[in-house]
Amino acid sequence: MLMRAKFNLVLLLTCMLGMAVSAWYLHDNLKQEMMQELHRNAEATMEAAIAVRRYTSLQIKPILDADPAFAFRKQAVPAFAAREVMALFHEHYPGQSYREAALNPMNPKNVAQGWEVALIQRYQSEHLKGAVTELVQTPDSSRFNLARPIRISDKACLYCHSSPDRAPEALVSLYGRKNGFGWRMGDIVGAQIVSVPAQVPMQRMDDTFTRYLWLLAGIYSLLFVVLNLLLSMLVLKPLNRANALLTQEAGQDALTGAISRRAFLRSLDDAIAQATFDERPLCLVMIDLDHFKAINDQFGHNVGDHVLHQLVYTLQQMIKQRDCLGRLGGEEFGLLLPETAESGARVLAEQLRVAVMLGSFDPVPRVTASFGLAEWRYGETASEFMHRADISLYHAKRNGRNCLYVWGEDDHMPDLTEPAGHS
Ligand SMILES: Nc1nc2c(ncn2[C@@H]2O[C@H](COP(=O)(O)OP(=O)(O)OP(=O)(O)O)[C@@H](O)[C@H]2O)c(=O)[nH]1
Repeated sequence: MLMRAKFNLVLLLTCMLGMAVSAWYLHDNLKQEMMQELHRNAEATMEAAIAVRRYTSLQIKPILDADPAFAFRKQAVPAFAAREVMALFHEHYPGQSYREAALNPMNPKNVAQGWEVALIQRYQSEHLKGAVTELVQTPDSSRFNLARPIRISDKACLYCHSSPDRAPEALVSLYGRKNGFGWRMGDIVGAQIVSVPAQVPMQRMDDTFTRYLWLLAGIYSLLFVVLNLLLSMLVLKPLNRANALLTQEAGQDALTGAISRRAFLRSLDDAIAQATFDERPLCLVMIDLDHFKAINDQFGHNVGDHVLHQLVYTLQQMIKQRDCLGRLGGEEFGLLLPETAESGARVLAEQLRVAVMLGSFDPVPRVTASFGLAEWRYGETASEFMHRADISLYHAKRNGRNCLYVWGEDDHMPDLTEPAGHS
């Protein structure tokens, strides 16, 4: 039992550690995959916006610029074109957005808000060149943002953004003279920002993670059960059998700790030889639990075993070292009392009976035993002696159990014509 408990404790700790490491590894991988997926989505949107920008600047703007009739058209501004096209595109992908946020834009729609301002200022102060990504989680929503700096690298930009005096009249009359000027080559004036919703991928990740955790828990539980079965079948049962065999060989009953029937019969022969030699008295008490079958039936075999073990413990507390208690079979025990005459054995047997009756055999509320006593008669064989003690026990049972019967108490006892043999 102790071995199984230790094994299970180590197994449980190993399983828990295995679960924790697997869960951490899995969560980390799933999160990385989700971030990569979000990044790919955002990047595709960003590339689409850049493509629109380039198309406008390379193919639309030159046509319009060549025709004075068109003067300034906002539709030919790459940033405007990108924003408008992406707005149409995002009608089919609600929640996604593309913005060209600037600290000092001409078009008020492009004014940077809240965290966009902080981002652009970071670009400016840290001179960041590449893309910046972040997963923003609030109680209401989760978003993945991809941003790239807008740096003035084309002199053509300054045509509109250096000063109101140089800018096309149509542009100034559309947006006014106040905002969107003073830009210089190399300035970071804003950021292109793609924002994609992350709730769905995150929910998907959580679902997958939960499913995998259940699967892992199932696998570990199965492992737990299978290893326990294997432990029982391949280790504990053979070990217990070997133990029982060893203790039996050693002359001890494995369950109760009393000596075995074979060893008891050997002791009986020795005791008779000694009593013959010494001409000293010798008594034998047969002890049998009352209604033990009912205890097994009501409380189960394990409790029955416990009662047997407890009975032997109770008896052994009260007998002398030279006395010999043996389990003769089932719930029947023999107690050999060397150098003890009937009068002394009677007192001891009665004390043992009361001790059993008052003893604690939890969870069984009350346990009693019947006692049969016989004193050895000079010249009597072991089997004749045992047979008389057995008959005394039989009378104790017949007299209502939980009592002691001493050989010879009853005048109507049967004659001992055929003593039972023993090996
Ligand atoms: N738990 C347990 N039960 C055992 C063991 N050996 C024998 N038994 C049981 O002991 C019971 C003995 O039943 P019976 O011979 O009818 O005796 P009883 O019920 O005590 O009745 P009386 O002796 O007449 O009072 C049987 O049910 C056996 O299965 C054992 O090692 N452990």
